[in-house]
Parts: sequence; structure tokens; C-alpha cells
Amino acid sequence: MTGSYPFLKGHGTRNDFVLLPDHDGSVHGDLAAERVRALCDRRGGIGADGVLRVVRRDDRWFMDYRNADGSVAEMCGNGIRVFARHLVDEGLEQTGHPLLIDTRDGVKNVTVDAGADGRDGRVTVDMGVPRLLGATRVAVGERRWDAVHVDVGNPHAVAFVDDLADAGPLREAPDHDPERYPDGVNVEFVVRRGEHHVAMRVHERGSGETQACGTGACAVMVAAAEADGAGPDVDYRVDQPGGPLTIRRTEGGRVLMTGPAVIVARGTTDL
Ligand SMILES: N[C@@H](CCC[C@H](N)C(=O)O)C(=O)O
Repeated sequence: MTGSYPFLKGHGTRNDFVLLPDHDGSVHGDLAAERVRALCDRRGGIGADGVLRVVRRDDRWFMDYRNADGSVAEMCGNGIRVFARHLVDEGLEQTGHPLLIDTRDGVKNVTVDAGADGRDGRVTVDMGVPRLLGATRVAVGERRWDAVHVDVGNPHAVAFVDDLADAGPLREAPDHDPERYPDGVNVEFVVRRGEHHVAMRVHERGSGETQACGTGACAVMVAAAEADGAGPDVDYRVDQPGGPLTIRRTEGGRVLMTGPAVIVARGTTDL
């Protein structure tokens, strides 16, 4: 594909995305990994942790999510809030009723609060029922930690650490069990801050260390709640470098993620 096409830039707790409106799929077709890398390049491109292609498919909106390295992922928690914010901002959907947004991890129910000026309300996503899949190990250099394998549609390893600085600068993907995670893994390092309150850093598969990860925050909450023996309907605050998210696990094990989402720029690009 050549020529200019529209884009938007948005973020959720500073996990940032380039959005590509492509409602009938005719603009970008099968989005090439090379194009995603060019868009996400923080020096030569627009700069982002990932790309959200906005597609209309089978009478629903479909979030076609790509990591900054061009790889495809099943789900993106911060991305789907930004995706919903875009739909509402553009008048493609209204607040006041749940939106159904399709992802590679299935259809998600998303509620956008109107907010004071109609654009600043928080967004809640029913993330489904994460699966706790047992113990594993992760390592950075010589340092090793026990971790919990949590599947939130995409794979996570949650490691409780003494100090968030222990994992160092996270320039490379932490070592992990390749048999357990044949397609790679998102790794969260977590400390406790108080009752139902934790803080995390994340190294994302395909994007490196990011300021926040919605699915990661859900994985962390579930691992922490399980360790705490917490009952249902308790709100956990999950702090991240880019800001906090509120995560709740309901009676049936479904996880609700609430946080901000904003669009910060619109334009056209030749990339
Ligand atoms: N930042 C996202 C997760 C994006 C996908 C992840 N890097 C993967 O490859 O699974 C989020 O907010 O959940």
C-alpha cells in the first residue's frame, strides 16, 4: 500500500497505540509487520507500543492488535479501552450501553463512562475468566524468581519480587520456560504496597518494557488475590509506571478492568 492514510494516536495509562481506521478492511488489508514496525518506531515513525487496526467485521467492531515488533497478540487490555474511546469520540458508538468489541480472544463487553466532558470518562472491560496455570520460573541475568503462569487470553508470568528495581533495566525479554511459553510471554514483576494494593513493572512480548499492561495488571491481580485468599468483588489497585488500574474479580471469576483511555492526536501518515 502507498499514499497517505489517516491515523490516530492514543494511550491508556501511557501504554500507547497508533490507531488505523480501516472499517471495511480495504485500506490496510493484511497489515504487514514491516509497516507496524515503521509506525511504532519512536525515532523514525509515530512511535507506539502497538497498533490497533479498527475494522468492522460481521456487524461488530474488531480490534486487530499488533505489537511494536509486528507480531500479532490475542488481546490488549489498554488497547481495547483506547479502541472504545475512539469509537465513542468519533460518534461511531454511544456511551450508556455496553459495547461489544471482537478480539482474537473473543468478544469483550466494554462500558465507556461519559465523564465530565464526554471524553474523559473511565472505561471498564469485562476481560473474561483468567486461567491460573501453575508455577514457573523467570530470570534476568543471574537473578531468578518463582512465577505464576496466568492466561488472560495472552500468556503472562507473574513474579513477586522484593523490589521493583531488582529486575534491572529490562532491555531484553526475561528468560522463561520455552516449553510452557512456546510463543513467548509477558512478564510482570510485582511488589505489595498494602491491602489489595500492588505495584508492577512489565516486559511485554513484542514491545519490550512498557509503562503499563492491562492484561498484565489482570494477571497480577488474579495471582495476588489467589495468594491472599481474597473473596469475590474486591477492588485491587494495580500501580504501574504509567498510572493505576482498578481490577475486580467477580463471583464467577470474571475480571473487570477499569482505567483511563485518551486520544491525543489525529493526522495522516505516509508510513
Ligand atoms: N499492552 C497490552 C498487551 C499487548 C499484547 C502483549 N504484548 C502480548 O504479546 O501478549 C495490554 O494492555 O494488555
